[in-house]
Amino acid sequence: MLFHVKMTVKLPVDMDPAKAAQLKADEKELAQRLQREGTWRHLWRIAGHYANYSVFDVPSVEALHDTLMQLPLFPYMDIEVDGLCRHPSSIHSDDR
Ligand SMILES: O=C(O)C[C@H]1C=CC(=O)O1
Repeated sequence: MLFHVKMTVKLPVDMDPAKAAQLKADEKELAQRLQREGTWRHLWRIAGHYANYSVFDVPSVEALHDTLMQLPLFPYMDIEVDGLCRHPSSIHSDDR
């Protein structure tokens, strides 16, 4: 199942810079592992914002929820999710 996810990061302005740097490093490591595994299909920065548009490929809504909750930055993100299904005019027959 494919999901379009918008993540907006809102770190507290008074967060210890070392803690923020560690959270971002941990997030990057997991994000890159999930991309290599095919779970996190797309990751795009939204220009001008500390936010991203992503596409996740997971077996269920529960799996998406579990994946998002394990992200180190999860407590500091607003997350919006839209389920995706195949468009009848799409030429990409492998998208599902
Ligand atoms: O920077 C972000 O958009 C938040 C998050 C998503 C991947 C990552 O490394 O950090």
